[in-house]
Amino acid sequence: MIVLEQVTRSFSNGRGIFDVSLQVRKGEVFGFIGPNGAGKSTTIRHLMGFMKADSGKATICGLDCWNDATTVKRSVGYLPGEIAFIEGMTGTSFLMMMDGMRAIGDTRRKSELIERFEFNPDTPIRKMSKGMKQKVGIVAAFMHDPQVYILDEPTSGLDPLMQQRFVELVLEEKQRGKTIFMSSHMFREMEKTCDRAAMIKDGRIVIENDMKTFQREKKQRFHVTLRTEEDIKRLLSYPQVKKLTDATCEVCVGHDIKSMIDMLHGLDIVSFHGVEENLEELFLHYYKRGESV
Ligand SMILES: Nc1ncnc2c1ncn2[C@@H]1O[C@H](COP(=O)(O)OP(=O)(O)OP(=O)(O)O)[C@@H](O)[C@H]1O
Repeated sequence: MIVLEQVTRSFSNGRGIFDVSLQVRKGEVFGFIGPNGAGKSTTIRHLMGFMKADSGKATICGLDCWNDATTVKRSVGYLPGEIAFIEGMTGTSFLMMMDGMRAIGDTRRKSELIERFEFNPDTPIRKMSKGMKQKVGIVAAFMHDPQVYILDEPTSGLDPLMQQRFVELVLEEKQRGKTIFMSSHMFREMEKTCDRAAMIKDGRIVIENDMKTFQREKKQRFHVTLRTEEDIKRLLSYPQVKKLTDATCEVCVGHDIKSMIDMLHGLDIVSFHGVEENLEELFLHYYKRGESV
């Protein structure tokens, strides 16, 4: 459905995106992760036909994102990272303008979405909070019931309840066979929604995998509280162990549980519990290392 083939675009300052290739299949939710300035929005601008690649090709449903940009823009549900609203508009007038551009008569879905995200669309946009503007953007992206969504930081500015509503909406759309590509810094929502994810760093894809593989890569960590200082010292002599408080250490052993049991042998343990690494921590290793795979 969404294909990027070796897309390269370098800016005069040497930044940009280089050799970016990925494919999102029909019915899949694909997460696009990366630190600030990594190239997420630049990649998305190529998909939406706002930018022409120096080399390589981007297509959506077989349409060339640059040559067929008008059709792509009309048919894709697009949420930009920063929405450019026209001065003096209300949410209602903005959404009506979007309806008009797409020649949509049936406005039931729009009303349902406004209800779901609980905001008053008659408010002038200049008086809206960041979160309210984001809700207007989400309604605009979803209201024409497109087959493909391209979402740049969709939950930015939303409170936790609205983030949850957004996750539910994405899962419903996935259930309906829609294809979704979204960039995000919110690892929790990615974990809940995405089938696969790629990470971009310095303009290059450094890793791409299905979510299950990422889940399996998560390291096991354990918090161990010990009774004596001597035992703490003994445990801290292992490189996999770091001190959390005077009496508690964290043991990080990957999946090698046996080595941890060996380390703990003979120690006077007060408490012991497992802490699962979250996706954010997993990706932080890649943020730091940026290893190619
Ligand atoms: N038009 C431009 N001219 C020059 N440099 C640009 C231009 N657009 C983007 N860049 C640079 O390209 C790099 C990638 O930017 P991009 O906006 O794609 O990053 P991002 O991953 O979306 O970051 P963020 O998470 O901060 O939004 C950055 O270093 C940015 O400064």
